[in-house]
Amino acid sequence: MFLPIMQIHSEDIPSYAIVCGDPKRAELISRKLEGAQELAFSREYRTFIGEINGVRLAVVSHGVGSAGAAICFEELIRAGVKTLIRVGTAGSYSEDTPAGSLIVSTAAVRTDGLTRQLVPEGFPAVGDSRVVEALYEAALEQGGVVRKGITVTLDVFFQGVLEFPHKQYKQAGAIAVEMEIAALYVIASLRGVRAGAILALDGYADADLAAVYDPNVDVVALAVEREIEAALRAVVKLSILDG
Ligand SMILES: O=P(O)(O)O[C@H]1O[C@H](CO)[C@@H](O)[C@H]1O
Ligand SMILES: O=c1cc[nH]c(=O)[nH]1
Repeated sequence: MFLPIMQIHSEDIPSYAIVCGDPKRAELISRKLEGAQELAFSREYRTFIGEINGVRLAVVSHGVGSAGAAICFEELIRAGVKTLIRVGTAGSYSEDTPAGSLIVSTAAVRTDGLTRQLVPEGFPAVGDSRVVEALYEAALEQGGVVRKGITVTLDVFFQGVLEFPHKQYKQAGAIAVEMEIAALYVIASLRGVRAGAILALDGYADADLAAVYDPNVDVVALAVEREIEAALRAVVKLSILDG
């Protein structure tokens, strides 16, 4: 089957996939694979395949925002992907998790527009427990600050006249904010596949702390390296469990 938006053939796509927003990050991840091959670069969707410790996987960029990312998740699932792992960045809600920390998302708050058009309001966006645990274990092996918990998926990056909802979600226990995990978890549930997500924190999302925001620093680049390593190890762990 040919997937027309990502311009890939389902026969080429393995059952494990790592997804990330940035096409450059997809290339960075592909450099860690044995026999890496670029299959397509269509719109924001850049697709590589390769192997890690004998396990075949795809590495694909999904761009910024839930609507575009959903196309990537849906086409990968149509191509036969059964396990999706998002390797992203996020803004922190707590000084306990500064830039450079890693977060594993157990579930996502659905403040996005996309999932409202897919499922009813109260439907949860939850990560697969085996994928989440494999990611958390692999992230702990990388060292540094690692937390798991609820993340917020927002459509907005630059604020308008309305307040960001960060304060209320932080008070309710959320630990970070990004822009695609709710879409990933809802679509995985709808289509009967499993998904998890790991995030490198690139600064503080809270308005009070925003003055110090700068994602282009070494500590973030190093955290991205650690989350990539953790995600690849998680794929290997899951493939062993899957037999
Ligand atoms: O680093 P990525 O994976 O793109 O993730 C985060 O970064 C982008 C915003 O800068 C959004 O896509 C957000 O979810
Ligand atoms: O969506 C995002 C991604 C990274 N950092 C943020 O503050 N927000």
